[in-house]
Amino acid sequence: MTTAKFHRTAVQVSEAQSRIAAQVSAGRIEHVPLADSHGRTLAVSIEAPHAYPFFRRSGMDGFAIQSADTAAATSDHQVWFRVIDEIPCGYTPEHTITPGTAARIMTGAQVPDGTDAVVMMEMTESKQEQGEHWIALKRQIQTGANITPIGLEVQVGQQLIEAGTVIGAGEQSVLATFGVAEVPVFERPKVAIFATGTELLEVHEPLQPGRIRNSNSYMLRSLVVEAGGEPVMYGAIADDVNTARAKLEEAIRDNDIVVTTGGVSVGDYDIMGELVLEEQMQLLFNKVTMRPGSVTTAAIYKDKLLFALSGNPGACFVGFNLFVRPTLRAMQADAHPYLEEWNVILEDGYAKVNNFTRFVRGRTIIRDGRVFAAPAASRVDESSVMITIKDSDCLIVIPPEKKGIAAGEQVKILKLPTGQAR
Ligand SMILES: Nc1nc2c(c(=O)[nH]1)N[C@H]1C(S)=C(S)[C@@H](COP(=O)(O)OP(=O)(O)OC[C@H]3O[C@@H](n4cnc5c(N)ncnc54)[C@H](O)[C@@H]3O)O[C@H]1N2
Ligand code: MOO
Ligand SMILES: [Mg+2]
Repeated sequence: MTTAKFHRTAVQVSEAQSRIAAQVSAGRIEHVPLADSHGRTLAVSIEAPHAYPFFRRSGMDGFAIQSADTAAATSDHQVWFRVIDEIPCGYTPEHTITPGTAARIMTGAQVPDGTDAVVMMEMTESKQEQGEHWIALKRQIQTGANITPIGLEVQVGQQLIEAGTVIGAGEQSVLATFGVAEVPVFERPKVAIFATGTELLEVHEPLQPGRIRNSNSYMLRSLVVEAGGEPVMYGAIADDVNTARAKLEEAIRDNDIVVTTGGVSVGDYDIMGELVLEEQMQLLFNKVTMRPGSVTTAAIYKDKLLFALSGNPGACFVGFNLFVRPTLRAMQADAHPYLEEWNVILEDGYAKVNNFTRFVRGRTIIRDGRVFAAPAASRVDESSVMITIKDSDCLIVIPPEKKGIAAGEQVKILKLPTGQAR
């Protein structure tokens, strides 16, 4: 055991974040079928290869006419048109419309040349005479009525979606509309997850005295998915530095980053804390002025990032959200990789203070159009508490200089993602 393990230099959260950011660059690009692109991050900006709509489109079921023909139409004076064509969706018109003629047309069909208006079915009267179809109108029709012009939504060459956008329903429609069948996206970073702790049992194992089940690996797995990463589970290892070194070797070889949980404090068996001090490691930090998660550690090993998060579930959760999540987002070129900051009103007073910034797991409440945040548990917000993670949708930021914060005061929160895979 080295003395360096005890004497750590604490850095501010923002400093720790910049040290990590300096090591991160956007990952490789791959092409995925459109149907598989939900939640992925677009890697190349997409421009419109054609205008949209691509042809003059009817907005109604009715008749395409020349509006000038209706100049004399009034409730007392019908104007008659001979119907010379019928245009369902998906067909191109066969005839040019001339004065006194009209074409039956359906919603979404291409408007024929020669016309400048579509009149709704319901506004017309219809008759058959000697095998010919005629319609009459009793009112004037404006030029352009019910015709969607070419390029109303999008002009050719216009930027449609910027690189770095996360693909959702709206983006899927755009990509489909413009024929992007294979979408260029950033590869999901492969994230190795392993837990350290001789006390850890597999989820299926029965409880034993002094032991607990490994919950952090599964929590981290979910967080990785949510951040757009691909989790790779390496299970749990006993508190042995040689085992940890071997596991790390394997994990770093086959993945883009490695996240571990446990063993980063100063206990006799805190092996990750020791491992990151070894010569082959480039330590970025091993103490941060925050709680929970003050022992959060990051290092570079073989050009890849290693995050050694605390074993305490609350600290592990906060450490991931402040440091690992932004890394995974930045690796997918997200322009806003950090958690969103909101200013809200504190629901219940928060009395506990200490010399580090505290990130209290909390939940937001919307009342009378205002946003409040309440600590997720009224009793404890200890680093070791697991049960409140599921009740949190934000981290309430309690600055160290404050002597507690009273209910009704403004506080900053960091909004947590809402749980679905991005
Ligand atoms: N003398 C000191 N003791 C401690 C300090 C300190 O500065 N000086 N820091 C405290 C703080 S703060 C924290 S946080 C913890 C950090 O502990 P470690 O990161 O070293 O984690 P472990 O010792 O391995 O475990 C802590 C706790 O978490 C449980 N655990 C571990 N892994 C998992 C898992 N995968 N799933 C669920 N729970 C897990 C473990 O059983 C322990 O109860 O240290 C303080 N001590
Ligand atoms: O690392 Mo600890 O979580 O500050 O309580
Ligand atoms: Mg420990």
